[in-house]
Amino acid sequence: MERKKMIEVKNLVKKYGDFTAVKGISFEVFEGEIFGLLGPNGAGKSTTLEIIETLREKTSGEITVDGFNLDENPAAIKKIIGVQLQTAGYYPNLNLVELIELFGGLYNQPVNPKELLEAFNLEDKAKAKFKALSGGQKQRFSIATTLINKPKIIFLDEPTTGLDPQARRNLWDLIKEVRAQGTTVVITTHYMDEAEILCDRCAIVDSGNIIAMDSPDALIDKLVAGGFERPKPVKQANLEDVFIHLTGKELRDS
Ligand SMILES: Nc1ncnc2c1ncn2[C@@H]1O[C@H](COP(=O)(O)OP(=O)(O)OP(=O)(O)O)[C@@H](O)[C@H]1O
Repeated sequence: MERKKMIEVKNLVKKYGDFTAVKGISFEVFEGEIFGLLGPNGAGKSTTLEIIETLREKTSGEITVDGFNLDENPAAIKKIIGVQLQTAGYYPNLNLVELIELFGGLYNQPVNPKELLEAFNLEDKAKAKFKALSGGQKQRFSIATTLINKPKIIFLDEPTTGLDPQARRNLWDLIKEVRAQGTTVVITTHYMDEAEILCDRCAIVDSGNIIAMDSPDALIDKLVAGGFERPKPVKQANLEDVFIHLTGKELRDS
């Protein structure tokens, strides 16, 4: 069966003055997929996401989101996507319930703050202000807010940066849960273990070009088939396994 394309990017170019940050990239994201944009600092990942999110002007190229052309109907795209706000975007004097109600009002969507907070292990923080949350709680809350307008696609830009191993694993489960509810997820991350666990497919971006795109498994198999060998034999466990074994899987900040 033909999979539905939720995002289609064709020959996307973004110039900042004389500097070309995105050099004619093309990719597709299918419905229900977790799609990763991976690449070194400055590769052009955030620029690409922000253009698709209608937050940044492109220089050229064509983008379609759920059938809506970005140039012709950006308003329709805004309605069906969920974008993680930078933390500075939260009103400092409102508590989490009030913030969710505020967003619900802005989106003109009925929303049940208690249910949403429960789904993200934040029910105990309902009356807390955003600035009083731990790093993991802030990330969970910001992902929760992307769902308020019941989007078809959410965009997560480095959602687990700075989190401890327990909080990262918890967020992976939450992201998988969001996808299981039918939402398409586009994510950027610098953690390759995270991409390997979460992403159905990923594009590797380098200096504004896509240099590889496939499932993590296929990308690894291709490297191995080319004769790649790790310099050090792989052990049965790594230091993160030791950490989780010793400190447990429970979230520390809930
Ligand atoms: N507003 C801007 N004006 C000029 N140059 C910019 C602007 N925004 C981004 N750039 C440049 O464009 C390039 C791509 O930046 P972008 O933030 O998209 O990269 P990224 O892949 O998301 O990087 P990171 O992993 O560090 O977040 C970088 O060289 C950056 O310095």
